[in-house]
This record gives sequence, structure tokens and C-alpha cells, in this order.
Amino acid sequence: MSDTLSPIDQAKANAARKAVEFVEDGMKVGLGTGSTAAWMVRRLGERVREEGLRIVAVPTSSRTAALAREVGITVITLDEAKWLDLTIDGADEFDAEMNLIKGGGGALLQEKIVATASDQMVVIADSAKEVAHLGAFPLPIEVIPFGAEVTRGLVEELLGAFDVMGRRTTVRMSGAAPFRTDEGNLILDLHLGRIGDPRQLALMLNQVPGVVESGLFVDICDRVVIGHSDGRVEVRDIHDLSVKVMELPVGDTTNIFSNIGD
Ligand SMILES: O=C(CO)[C@H](O)[C@H](O)COP(=O)(O)O
Repeated sequence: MSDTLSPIDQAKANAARKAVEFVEDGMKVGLGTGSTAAWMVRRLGERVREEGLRIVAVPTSSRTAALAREVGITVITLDEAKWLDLTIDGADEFDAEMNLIKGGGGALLQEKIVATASDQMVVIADSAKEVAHLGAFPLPIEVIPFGAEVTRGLVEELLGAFDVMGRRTTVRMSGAAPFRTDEGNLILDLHLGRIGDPRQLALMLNQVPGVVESGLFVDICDRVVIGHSDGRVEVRDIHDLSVKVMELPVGDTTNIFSNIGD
């Protein structure tokens, strides 16, 4: 029930609920990964079951695929979809230009492929994710296991040429073993503190052999839906950053709180 939710979960759920309003009948939709995205998938499932909304969806992880099927959403592959109308996903950080750090859940590669193959990417986030400069959240990069320590060394060397505060890197773990992505790759977390030029860093990281992709999303996000813990939801559009739509709490969220798995 909604009154058992923490303020942060309430904020995430409200942002998710608002973003799902952008989904229209007949759309092909990309589904993000993470706890905020899970709220969105549940709410979308509700619309499918209760309103008869006809959509097909491309999930960005095996976790999201399982949840989507569970709530009654038809799942297809990106190659079947070919192109998507809209992707809704969470983020670990976003700045005023809607640059993002993503990959806290380890799904950054599929998330970037799916978002890039979409007419629109809508990010849903609680207000704590907004930052003046990206980088306090460790930047995840996906690297192939072959020669991963050499790749790590090259990345650390590269960071020496960048305007970042810290340069420490860690291999993401899952218990005692390295975390593996859905593609079987590893995640390196870059503890940068502050990223001076996200665009340049994203470009350069992709030049390192062994790096598959970084969690820096530059010029990909079109809209951010921000949930506040007091119940307000704010929508920002990259095409009109001067306009902020402030809204009162969005409807009754009781149903989607009944089967919380994340
Ligand atoms: O990028 C992601 C997963 O790879 C998530 O969208 C990001 O980590 C935000 O997660 P949450 O909504 O749980 O805070």
C-alpha cells in the first residue's frame, strides 16, 4: 500500500506513473531496468490489463523481460521491433542538459542500444538524481572479460588526460565473483567524483579496445520526469528546457504497490 512506501519509492513510483501516460495505443516501447523502471513496467502492465492498451515492448534486461511478461506485456526482440516509439528508463544521475549516468543495475549496454533505437527516451527519476555535474555516482563501463585487467589499465591511463576529480576504478562484484552482464561481460566502475566534459569522456572511452560501452548517455534523453518526495511530479523537455510542468500528486497508486518485487 502506498502509505508503507518510503518517500523515495513514492517519488519513483509517481514519476513512473506520469511517464506511462506518454504511452499510446499501438506503440512499440522500450522498457528500462532498475527499481524506478520496475514501477513503470508494473503501471504499464496495469494499463494493458485494465484499459486494453495494445503495445509491444523491448526490455533492456532479463530482469525487466521477466517482470514485463509477469504483468501481461507482450515482449519482442529489438530486431523484431526494428524501431521503437518510446523508451522509458531510470538513471543514476542527470544534469541540466539531460546527460545521464546509467548502469547502476549493470544493463547499460542494452539500455543504450534500446534508447538509441527509439524516437524518444524518457527518463524517470526521483529528484535526488539531479546533479550540477555528473560523476559523484561511479561511472559504469562494460568491458569484455578477455584482457580485462589490461583494458582497465588503459582506461586508468586515459582518465589521466581528463578533467575528472578521481581516477580509481573497481571491478563490480556480485558476492565473491565478478558481476556478469546479460552479455557475459564485466562492469568497471570509475570513481571520478566530477566529470568536466561528459561528451568527450564518452567518446574517448569508446576508443579503448575491450570497452564495449560506457554508462554516459549524451544527447540521448529527450525528457526527464522527476518525482519529488512531497508528491509533485515535474516534466522537463530537452526541446524546451525553460518550461517546467509542476503537478500535484498523480492519482491512486495503490494497485501497483501490491506486488512489489524490486
Ligand atoms: O541504469 C540503470 C540500470 O542499469 C538504472 O536505470 C539506474 O541504475 C537507476 O536505477 P534505480 O531506478 O533502481 O535507482
